[in-house]
Amino acid sequence: MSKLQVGVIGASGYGGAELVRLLLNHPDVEVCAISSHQYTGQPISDLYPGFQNCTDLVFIEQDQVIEKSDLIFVALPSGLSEPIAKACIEQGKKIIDLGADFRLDSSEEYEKWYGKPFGDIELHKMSVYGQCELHHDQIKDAQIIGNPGCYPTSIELGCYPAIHSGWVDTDHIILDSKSGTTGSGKKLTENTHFPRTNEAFAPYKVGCHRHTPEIEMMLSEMAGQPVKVTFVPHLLPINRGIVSTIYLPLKADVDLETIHQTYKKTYQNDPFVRVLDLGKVADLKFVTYSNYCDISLHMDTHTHTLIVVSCIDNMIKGAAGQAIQNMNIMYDFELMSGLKTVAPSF
Ligand SMILES: NC(=O)C1=CN([C@@H]2O[C@H](COP(=O)(O)OP(=O)(O)OC[C@H]3O[C@@H](n4cnc5c(N)ncnc54)[C@H](OP(=O)(O)O)[C@@H]3O)[C@@H](O)[C@H]2O)C=CC1
Ligand SMILES: CC(=O)N[C@@H](CCC(=O)OP(=O)(O)O)C(=O)O
Repeated sequence: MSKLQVGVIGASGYGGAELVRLLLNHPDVEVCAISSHQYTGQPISDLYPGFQNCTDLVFIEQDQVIEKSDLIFVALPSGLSEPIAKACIEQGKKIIDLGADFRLDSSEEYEKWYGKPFGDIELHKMSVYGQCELHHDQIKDAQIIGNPGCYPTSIELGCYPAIHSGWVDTDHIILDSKSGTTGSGKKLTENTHFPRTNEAFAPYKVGCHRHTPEIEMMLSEMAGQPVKVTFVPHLLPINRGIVSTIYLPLKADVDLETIHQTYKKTYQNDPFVRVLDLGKVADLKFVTYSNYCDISLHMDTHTHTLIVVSCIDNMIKGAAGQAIQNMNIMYDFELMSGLKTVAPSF
């Protein structure tokens, strides 16, 4: 059987290069074309020498990537994907966008956080929020996927069983997340230079990060009513990974054992979500370089608050890996194809 021809637009960036790295090991696809903004004409192995002897792919123009591919992954800064999606749909191709352009349902919310409204409402009506574990059925038939953000992925998976069960006082949810520096992409910034981030640790965009509306959209869907959250991200002086510590005040008289059983049951058919045994604490170490999300559950009996720790690799489950998982669902490939890596233990 011929392999699915896939292209990556923005393959010179961290998310795009991570996609190429993982897709080269996927048994059902061939990476046929990649693009970059500044490196057109150069081999990807010039920019990232790890690709030497692994692929001869050369960056070409993004329009050519669309022409050559059946499925196009887009890994560009937010705000650039609508015209690409339009071209893909007109040419009968599917698209998975790693940026934020197709994540939100509401044009007003998108404008509030990203500075402009939706340009083509019809494209947004066609798109599906690609949270693989929670939107599996919609993803199967989608032509446009808005791949979730990295922080929202860890938070939504950590919250779903408790909120969906109706146990949580959804007026007082606190989300405390920490991310490695690859989360900010490869472009140099004042705050992500090595001497600035190394041996440092601080929150940023306190209470005003653009992932807030995405998280609220999904938590509202889970609760069946509008949910607002307090979300504070922090920058960790490491390359990869997100730890989200989630504080869910409980309104119901439910014990930790029951909550744990519900989490286990909810994710029993989702191999990438691992609900740890009670007493264990989720740790970045055991998810980095993998597509797993590890979740541990804890009860603060003093305040009757469920504390959920949810860990992912931001580049994989939070970006490229989830995008591939979306592709696997859309094309009925084996769910774990291309994503079977185990996290290194040391
Ligand atoms: N890093 C992460 O952990 C995550 C990232 N994402 C999202 O994925 C997308 C890509 O992020 P990431 O890979 O980190 O970003 P990078 O900054 O590492 O890469 C950005 C890519 O976009 C290209 N690009 C930049 N500006 C333009 C432009 N004006 N026109 C065309 N191409 C352009 C760059 O090309 P060139 O190199 O040639 O300049 C590069 O290929 C973003 O939307 C991001 O929000 C989502 C989840 C997690
Ligand atoms: C550590 C870090 O800087 N993380 C990024 C979020 C990661 C990301 O790429 O989010 P989007 O896909 O929504 O842009 C940030 O806070 O802007």
